[in-house]
Amino acid sequence: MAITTQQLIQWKQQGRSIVALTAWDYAIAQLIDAAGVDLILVGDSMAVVLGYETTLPITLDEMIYHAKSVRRGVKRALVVVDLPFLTYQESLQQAMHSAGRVLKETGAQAVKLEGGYPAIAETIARLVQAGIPVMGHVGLTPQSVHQLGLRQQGKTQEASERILQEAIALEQAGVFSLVLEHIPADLAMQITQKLSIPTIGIGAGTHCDGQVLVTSDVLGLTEKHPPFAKVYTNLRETITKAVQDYAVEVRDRKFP
Ligand SMILES: Nc1nc(=O)c2c([nH]1)NC[C@@H]1CN(c3ccc(C(=O)N[C@@H](CCC(=O)O)C(=O)O)cc3)CN21
Ligand SMILES: CC(C)C(=O)C(=O)O
Ligand SMILES: [Mg+2]
Repeated sequence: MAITTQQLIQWKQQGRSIVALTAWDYAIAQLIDAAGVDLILVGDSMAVVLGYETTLPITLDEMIYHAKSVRRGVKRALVVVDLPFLTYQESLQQAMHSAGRVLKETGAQAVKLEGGYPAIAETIARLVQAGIPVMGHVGLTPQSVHQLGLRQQGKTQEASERILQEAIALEQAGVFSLVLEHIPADLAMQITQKLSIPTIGIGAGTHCDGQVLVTSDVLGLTEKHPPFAKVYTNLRETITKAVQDYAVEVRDRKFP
């Protein structure tokens, strides 16, 4: 049975933790869905597997192309797609057009937008009213890397209060879930207790209603040491070894 946004909200009430990972193509999506992940995010962090330094260059067309391939691999998980940088901030019309394209063209069930400031909360409220399920994202918002850097957010009393207020505004705008990225664990706990919708943490401690990680980090595919992930397996080593073995056998005429 396919997972719904309502189900994730119920799981929070039941204290069942939500398991989320990112995906960027059919093969990865098919594997992680079959392995039992609850929510699959087609994250703009796929920039890393495409060789970019930041998430900023990713386009809406690229997100849609990858999301279509992810969607074909998923039977059970809820599929959420990041709206990339400057495909929703310009105006409500732009956000509606971008989110509408994602839902119509990819078959994904929801979109995610970064930020909790008043204009974004207003945009999200209108998307939700139009029937588009929206996930929020506060704390470190990597699309603002040139303003924020990649540092932990919410470290002062004032910053922490602002993030809490953003989270409340997003819940009121109608998000079905909220990503908390790179904020202190006690702030994440406070937000999680305050909201009725599930919080999904990344670098935000253990008190969230679920966790999300970048799949290439978890699998040990990312070149740089990943910021928040536990590296559960080292696919870089596995792939290097397999390719070297293959090369030796071809050169020694042992294969085929
Ligand atoms: N592969 C991957 N994994 C991620 O988790 C991820 C991405 N890519 N791309 C988008 C953002 C960027 N992320 C990052 C990347 C680095 C730090 C980091 O190293 N932070 C340091 C400070 C670095 C600095 O100030 O320059 C820290 O100690 O907080 C944090 C989040 C998280 N997201
Ligand atoms: C890390 C998650 C929350 C994300 O936004 C992404 O992968 O792009
Ligand atoms: Mg993202």
